[in-house]
Order: sequence, then structure tokens, then C-alpha cells
Amino acid sequence: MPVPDKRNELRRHFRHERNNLSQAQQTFASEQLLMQCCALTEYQNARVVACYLAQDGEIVLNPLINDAWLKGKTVCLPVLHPFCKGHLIFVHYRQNSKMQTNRFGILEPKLNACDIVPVAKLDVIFTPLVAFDDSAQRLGMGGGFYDRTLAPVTRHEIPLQIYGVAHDCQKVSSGLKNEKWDIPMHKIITPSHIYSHT
Ligand SMILES: Nc1nc2c(c(=O)[nH]1)N(C=O)[C@@H](CNc1ccc(C(=O)N[C@@H](CCC(=O)O)C(=O)O)cc1)CN2
Ligand SMILES: Nc1ncnc2c1ncn2[C@@H]1O[C@H](COP(=O)(O)OP(=O)(O)OP(=O)(O)O)[C@@H](O)[C@H]1O
Repeated sequence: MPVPDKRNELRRHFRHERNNLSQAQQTFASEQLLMQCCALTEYQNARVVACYLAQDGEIVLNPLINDAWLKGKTVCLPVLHPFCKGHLIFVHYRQNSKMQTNRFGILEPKLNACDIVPVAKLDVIFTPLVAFDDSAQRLGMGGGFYDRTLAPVTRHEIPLQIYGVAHDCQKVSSGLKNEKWDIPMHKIITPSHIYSHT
């Protein structure tokens, strides 16, 4: 019998949990998340932030994106790399950006060379996640996209802040077992808590 994959079991469970939230809970959560982010000096000082467009019950970042635009920050979104399988490119996202749907059904800006923002130019990256623990360990959708893309930068002493964002119900009660390729989050931000990497 095949050994059940613990990480995939966790993914199934926590994707179900976040998809079960009502529209009202989702809306409240993203407003609370915005308040949490606004209280962080790293966000206040950031000039370039990477967000994402939510899918599959993920916490919605649109209020944060609007806040960042209002404050004159550059907002980027992840785009699936056209040649480098499993990697992401961060692309400048404007109110009038031309969008297209990627193979996962997620909207992303149409790739335009002049809109590409190198990872080293980002000040804060907000990453989506499926589950997290109280030492700021992250479990994603299973594609390894963020791990692969951010691996080179996390080896350097650059001030980039990598934050996971999630609903409170995505927290695992016992710790997540991390794999050698999992990149550590500096913080996990939820509507009611901020967990820091220990
Ligand atoms: N909103 C959002 N954008 C994101 C991510 C994410 O997790 N959330 N990603 C984070 O890395 C990257 C895309 N990675 C993804 C990996 C798997 C699936 C997904 O839905 N998988 C389905 C199978 C879909 C299929 O194969 O057609 C599944 O597992 O059920 C989605 C996004 C970049 N953009
Ligand atoms: N830096 C890397 N180099 C090569 N392969 C990697 C790297 N990081 C992750 N992977 C591969 O990606 C696969 C998925 O990794 P993992 O389960 O940690 O993804 P995830 O963090 O849940 O997904 P995502 O970041 O897309 O949300 C693993 O099989 C792993 O071998």
C-alpha cells in the first residue's frame, strides 16, 4: 500500500477549511489583514511589494493592494515563468494592467519585459499559503514555485521581507515538518496574529 503523503493530507484539509469561510468572513478577514499589515514598519517603509490575486479560498489581498496603490507603492504579482518550469516572475501590476488567466485559472498581468521586477528589487513579498505553524513555517499548494524562486535570494544578506498571509483557520496545531528546500518566512500574518520565525 502506498504511504499516505502527510503534506498532501494537510493540503486537502486546510484547503477545505479556507473554502468553507463565508463571503462575510472573507471580507472581514481581508480588512483585518490590511490593518495588521499597515501596523508593520516594514510595510510602511516598503516601496515595492509583491502580492497575489486570491483563489481557492485564500485570504483576499485586494484591500492591501488598493492601500499600497494609494500610498504610491509599486505592486507586483507573480506570473508563471514561461520557460523556467516551476519558477515565478514578479510583474508590475497597475490598475489598468492587461490581464490573462494562467493554467491554474489565476489572473496574472500579461508578460511585458519592461514590467518585470527582479526579486532583489522587492521590499516585501506576501505569499499565499495552505497551512502554517506558529514558528512561521509555510506549506503551499505543492508546486514549489515560491521555494524555487526565492531560494537564490534567501542565501544573500538582502533586506527583503518574506511574509506568509493566511486565515487563522489555516494554522496547524502541531508544528509542520519542514523540508530542506522550504524557504523560511520572516513572519506569518493572519487577521488576528503575527507569528515570527523562531
Ligand atoms: N493566488 C495564488 N497565486 C499563485 C500561487 C498560489 O498559491 N496562489 N502560487 C503558489 O505557488 C503560484 C501558482 N501555483 C499554483 C499551484 C497549484 C495550484 C492548483 O490549483 N493546483 C490544483 C491543480 C490544478 C491543475 O493542475 O490544473 C490542485 O492542486 O488542486 C494553483 C497555483 C503562483 N500564483
Ligand atoms: N529550490 C528548489 N529547487 C528545486 N526543487 C524545489 C525547490 N524547492 C522546492 N522544490 C520542489 O518542489 C516540490 C514542491 O515543494 P513544496 O511541497 O514545498 O511546495 P509548496 O511550498 O507547497 O508550493 P508553492 O511554493 O508553489 O506554494 C518538491 O517536490 C520540491 O522537490
